[in-house]
Amino acid sequence: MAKGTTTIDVGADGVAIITIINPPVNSLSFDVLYSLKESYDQALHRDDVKAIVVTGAKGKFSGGFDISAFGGVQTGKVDQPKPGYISVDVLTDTVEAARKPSVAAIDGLALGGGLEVAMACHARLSTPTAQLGLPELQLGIIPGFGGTQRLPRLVGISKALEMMLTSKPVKGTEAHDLGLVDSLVSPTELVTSARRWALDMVEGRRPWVASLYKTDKLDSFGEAREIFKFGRAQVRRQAPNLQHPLVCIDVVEAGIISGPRAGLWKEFESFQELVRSDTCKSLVHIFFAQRGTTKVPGVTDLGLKPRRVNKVAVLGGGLMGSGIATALVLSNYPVILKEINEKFLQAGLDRVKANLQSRVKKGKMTQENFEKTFSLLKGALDYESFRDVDMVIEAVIENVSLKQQIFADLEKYCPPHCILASNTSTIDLNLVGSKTRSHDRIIGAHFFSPAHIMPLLEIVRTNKTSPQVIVDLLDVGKKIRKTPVVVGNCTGFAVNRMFFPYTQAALLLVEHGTDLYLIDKAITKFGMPMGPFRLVDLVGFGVGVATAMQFIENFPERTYKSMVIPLMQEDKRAGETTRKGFYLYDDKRKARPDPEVKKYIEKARSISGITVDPKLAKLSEKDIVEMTFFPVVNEACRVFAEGIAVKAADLDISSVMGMGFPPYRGGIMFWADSLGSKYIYTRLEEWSRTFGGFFKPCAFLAERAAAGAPLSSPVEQAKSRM
Ligand SMILES: C[C@H](O)CC(=O)SCCNC(=O)CCNC(=O)[C@H](O)C(C)(C)COP(=O)(O)OP(=O)(O)OC[C@H]1O[C@@H](n2cnc3c(N)ncnc32)[C@H](O)[C@@H]1OP(=O)(O)O
Repeated sequence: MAKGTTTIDVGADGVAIITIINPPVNSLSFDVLYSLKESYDQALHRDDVKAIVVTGAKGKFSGGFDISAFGGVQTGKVDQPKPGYISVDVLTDTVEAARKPSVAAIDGLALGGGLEVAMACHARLSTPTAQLGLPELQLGIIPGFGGTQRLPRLVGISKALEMMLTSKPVKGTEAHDLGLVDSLVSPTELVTSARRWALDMVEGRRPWVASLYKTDKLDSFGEAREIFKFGRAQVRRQAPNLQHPLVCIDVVEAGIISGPRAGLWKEFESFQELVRSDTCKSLVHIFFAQRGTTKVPGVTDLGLKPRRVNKVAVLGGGLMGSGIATALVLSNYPVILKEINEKFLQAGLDRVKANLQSRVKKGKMTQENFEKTFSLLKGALDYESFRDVDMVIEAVIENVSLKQQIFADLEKYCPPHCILASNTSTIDLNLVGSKTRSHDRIIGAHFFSPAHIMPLLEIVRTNKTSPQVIVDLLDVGKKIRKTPVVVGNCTGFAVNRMFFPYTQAALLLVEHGTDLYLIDKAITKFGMPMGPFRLVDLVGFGVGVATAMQFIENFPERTYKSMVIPLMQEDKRAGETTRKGFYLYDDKRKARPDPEVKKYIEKARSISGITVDPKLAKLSEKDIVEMTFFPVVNEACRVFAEGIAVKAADLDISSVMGMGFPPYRGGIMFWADSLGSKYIYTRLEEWSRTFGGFFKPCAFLAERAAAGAPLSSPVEQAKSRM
């Protein structure tokens, strides 16, 4: 069956309307592209057609090339058209070179290949709110249908590079200012205006522009060279592990130097190479994995509709509570923030205010919008105003009896439909709700700090949480622009369980002789935003130790007990807040290594009776990465095998969004599979013989390695903990 099509409808005015139809976003599958060519051939041959308007069905121009076809292209399972067919034969030599003018009528979105089709037209009309962009780089590729050549000629090299390198779309209004769009029109007027515009072109009343040959927006060679130099330097600094942004600049440059047709061919060749790269495979995996987190078997396939959440209460105005309240008001939820006394309440309200004001300072929010948003927040010291809330998120300190009391109170004051959520990161939710009879509406809403910025939301369900409540929270998660991952109830859930061995491995290496700053360097070179020691400093030793206690209690057989941090704490080192941790910090929070740290490491070694292992003192960067991350893979396997995560891809998203694992490596499980279960198992087994249980591969990993099977293939009959 064809995947999408185009239709052609010729009006009495002689304008052919070609409509792209491929729900949900009118992506350009090969079927759509072949159909587009057929519709064009028809329009160009018919005598009753004077001009053409291209548009997309149901208010969306096109979301670009069909990303689900990448897999087929990569494996060679899909027959690709002949080289350059789409960008040269169809878009350049058929659409742009036609003797009949084309106008793109853009509503909703024109992204990637969608915008490239529009740019091959002779004019573009857009609604003010449509999103236009070339976000291909976020998928590890470059635009492949002429975008690298036409966009610089329409908006200038600098802006074009910015749009491509950041993958950020612009709104119709900005596109108009940039010259990417010729006129702004309301959605209801769009096609009528585009018809008129096309006929005006036929009559010579409007210019008829082939973007590929436009030169008025191009800078001089000298200026262009400077822009490319600056762009390359920026890319090398910001994304040193990535090749495709540099390829993008090379391809744009080739078009400027050798002409746009040569540029089109270079674009084609580079695209073909990049689409088969590991980076592209990983990023496409992340694209679908991110969208897959909201598809939870046995929950989202029951036909349940999310209930409306009109009002939310947040308990606790500390760092987490105020961040959560900020995220909610930013998405227009009226919020009650409850605290135990005036002083704490005021501090909580002030924190939300400061979070919002920082957006105003950064130009992300107008003063007027700030006033409106902040007015959605009300403070409370008791539960009286909780009588009509639809959801409560508790974010008080991690104290079991306190939480039990709070949930018992909530049950008394909140309406019976109200969702009772806890932001706990460690405590068993069954315990939290043990003094209530409302187990079906108790759920975890685990945010990451700062909650209004970090994109991940762990939704924790117990075996009693009702699917309806999960569906409701998934919907709120979407509305507050979080990526929700539904996980089962256990100590540390998915993210913290994976995080724990990460820092533990680093401490083990250091105590056995590896240089700590070398570890941080190797890990950041691998692509993490910071190394484990810099991270522990940032989080603070207090939090680190408290989390460690939870793990020691729950998973003693695989906890590495290091004395380094407790010894440092004795000397009032607590991380960045005390300006002294594993690094020293200046006024601007810049970190520099501290030679004194050696003394704590040596003392820890002598207490634990550890001698320096000469091999570990000279570890390669590759070994550092593997010894730090294979224990993380091991824990991720346990989380998966226990049914805490439903899909391996959910752990990929959790690692990318919760831990900062580089998305271009596809997430923890995807990366592990790229190395092979057998290899990981063998290495862990070898290390566990020398360094003990911390490295011991779990049964799931052993089974997969023995079978030569990928870690991410579904778990049969998982012992579900949900
Ligand atoms: C040769 C060319 O240069 C190469 C290209 O064009 S590469 C493609 C470039 N285009 C893109 O990168 C755009 C990717 N898409 C997006 O950013 C967003 O999906 C969007 C802004 C279009 C819509 O966002 P939103 O409304 O939040 O919906 P979202 O959940 O993301 O997508 C809706 C559905 O459309 C699918 N989808 C979106 N864009 C798609 C695409 N280009 N191809 C295939 N499927 C796509 C999603 O997978 C999702 O499917 P699901 O419902 O089964 O999970």
